[in-house]
Amino acid sequence: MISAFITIRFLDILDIILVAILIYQLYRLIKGTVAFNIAVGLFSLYLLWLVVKALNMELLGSIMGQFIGVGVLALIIVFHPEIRKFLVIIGSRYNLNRLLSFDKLFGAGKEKVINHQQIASLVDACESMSKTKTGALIIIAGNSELNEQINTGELINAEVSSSLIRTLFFKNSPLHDGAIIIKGTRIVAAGCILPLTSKSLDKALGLRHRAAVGMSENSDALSIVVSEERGSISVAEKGEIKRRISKEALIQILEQRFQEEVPV
Ligand SMILES: Nc1ncnc2c1ncn2[C@@H]1O[C@H](COP(=O)(O)OP(=O)(O)OP(=O)(O)O)[C@@H](O)[C@H]1O
Repeated sequence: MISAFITIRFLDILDIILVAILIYQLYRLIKGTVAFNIAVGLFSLYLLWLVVKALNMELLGSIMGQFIGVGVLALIIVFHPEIRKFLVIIGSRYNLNRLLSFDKLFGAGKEKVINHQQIASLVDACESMSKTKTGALIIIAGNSELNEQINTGELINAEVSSSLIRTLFFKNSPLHDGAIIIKGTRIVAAGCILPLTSKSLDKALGLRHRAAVGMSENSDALSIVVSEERGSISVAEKGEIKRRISKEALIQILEQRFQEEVPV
């Protein structure tokens, strides 16, 4: 009888592991944001409600019950941006798009790739802008099309080249403000406005870095920032920023992520 009560099936363990992963991913997503404080507040309220119910405190219990009753709806409204980011992460971090071959299915083509020469041009531009302390924000699209952001800028549609990137970010260029967006081998647009992250970042980082992190939270794109103040190069991916990276590290990150795979 007792052994039947405590039987743990393989599926129960899997269930617990999946819930733990889900909670951990949610925690990573909202840590450092105001959403984290809201989540702690809501959780405390829920615990209080359980205590109130256990103590049979009718009046307080029913008032709190009204709030809890509309809880799911309230959660969706309050956490709308986080839910959106969470779904983007599920769709891109675990590469479901590639796994399920949606692209092939709908004929949208393969993942955007950049050849060795273009990665070299990109890195050369970043290195040169870093030396001259020219501020730059470069977005390299993954599977997401980024049409929303492209529409905020000027269409360019030119081959990636170091001189073009440096020209676009040259201080007197009319398009130097905002970001350039690269898809595969082409610079698609310049002067694009990106979503800003609401995460708490180092105080030394301003809007350019916030936009880089924001874009990487809202899509599977990779962002490169050259700081105008310090000349340092940073990369943001999946909402995390790696600061002050070397030229070699930048090449490695880009080649790992975007290098064309030799067909077998
Ligand atoms: N939402 C945005 N989308 C794209 N670019 C943006 C956005 N907001 C600001 N920028 C760019 O960032 C520039 C301002 O950078 P700011 O000095 O605030 O950033 P920073 O992170 O401190 O970078 P830096 O180290 O280069 O100074 C703007 O001139 C503009 O080009």
